[in-house]
Amino acid sequence: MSEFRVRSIRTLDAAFPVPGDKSMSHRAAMIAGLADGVSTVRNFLPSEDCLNTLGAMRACGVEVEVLEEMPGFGPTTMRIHGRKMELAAPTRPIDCGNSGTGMRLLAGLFAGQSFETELFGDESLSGRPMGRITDPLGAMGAKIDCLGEKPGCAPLRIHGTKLTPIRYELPMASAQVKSAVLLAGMFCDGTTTAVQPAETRDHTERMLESFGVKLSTEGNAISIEGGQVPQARDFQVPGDISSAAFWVVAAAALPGSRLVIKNVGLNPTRTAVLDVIERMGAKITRTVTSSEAGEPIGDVEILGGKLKGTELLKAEIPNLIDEIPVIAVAAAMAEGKTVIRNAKELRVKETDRITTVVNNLRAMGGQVEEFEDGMEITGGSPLHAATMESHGDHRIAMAFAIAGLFASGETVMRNTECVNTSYPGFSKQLAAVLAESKVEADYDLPTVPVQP
Ligand SMILES: O=C(O)C1=C[C@@H](OP(=O)(O)O)[C@@H](O)[C@H](O)C1
Ligand SMILES: C=C(OP(=O)(O)O)C(=O)O
Repeated sequence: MSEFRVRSIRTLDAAFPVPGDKSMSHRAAMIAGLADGVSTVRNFLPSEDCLNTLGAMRACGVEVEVLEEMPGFGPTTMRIHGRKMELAAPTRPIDCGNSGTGMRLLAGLFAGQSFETELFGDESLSGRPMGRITDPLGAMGAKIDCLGEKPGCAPLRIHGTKLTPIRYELPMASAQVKSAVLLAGMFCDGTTTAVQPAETRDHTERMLESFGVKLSTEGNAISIEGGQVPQARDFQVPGDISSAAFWVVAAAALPGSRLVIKNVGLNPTRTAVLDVIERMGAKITRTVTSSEAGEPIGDVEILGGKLKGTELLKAEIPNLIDEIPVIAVAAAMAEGKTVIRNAKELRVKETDRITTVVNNLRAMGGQVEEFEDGMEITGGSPLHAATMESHGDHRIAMAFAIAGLFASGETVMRNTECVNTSYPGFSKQLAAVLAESKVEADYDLPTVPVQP
């Protein structure tokens, strides 16, 4: 079992990129796999979640030629030979690992096939609610059995069939549910509409459009006409803003720090974390340098400062849902109160992220009150080191490794293999940050240069 050992640093002065965006890499594997022609995808995220989705597409006959790899992890540049919407029946159940995105989007894609598919995942994924996708896909005519011990949970047996289009009002703001409905809609005759109660990340829409698929948007209603075939194209996946967020907080909370994250995705449905950290007092500059597959890419510079508490807005929550654990860590470093409400979705992520964040913050001396839909953090008092469990949740492991950079003593985060589900190379980067900074460490750290 691997662990992180972290000590406080005074400042962070670094410039590096983060690996490719997880949400976009899942969609790249699926949409390029469905397309007519060969797509070259660069900077694909070789994390376990995305490799499982790529494996699912391969299991359906999609040929993948690997051109470049991240050593020790997996492919980053590849040529994906699309099957022009004609997937082959997989010969065995498909492993989605730890990934809610993988399982829910693939369920949308498989619902309209002429064959049966079984999707399974690890213990965490087998406890997450799947009714949110079996409801709309069922309304479209798909028969999906939830075979898990827990009602409404994976494994999923999907009896693919010819689907009927629907207009579906999502009961929660979820890009995964929206995407599952839209992907299923590609295999219907007629118009399928997903209506979201609030704006969520729009990578599915942007990527489909960049592959030549027409969608229409009216307010929060997104519609797709079935029968369209995505046209293959080459593109680069931007760096993942959710991975960048860990370093953004590290620099923001340490006055005198300067950090530049290069080539990161700056899609406005994903950047609320920057708005919040800016509101808390860090100076942040975003420079859009290019766009790829309809997604803005650029550099972000963060100058650290004395942070102050803030209130997260209801509309911001879906935009920064995965960053809340590390925002909570920033809040513990900020003078005054930070209020996080309307975030009940956190309870059905890889762990119950309200309880795991509250417990870990308290273990480090943070003052925090737990609510059913969030928490209130009273920051500003010093954090001390603690030995903590990730509970197999990548965001918890990384958020509290960052907290260790601010705490007195040596923080130990246990069970950290899970970081590979979204951020291959995080531990190397953490070691590099510790080695390159003015670290008050009295132990040896591996000397790994900060990536240029
Ligand atoms: O569509 C996506 O790629 C994702 C959507 C979000 O989940 P929900 O749709 O459940 O909010 C997010 O938490 C997840 O990490 C990735
Ligand atoms: C919740 C997450 O992912 P998923 O839902 O795909 O497991 C995450 O990456 O924080």
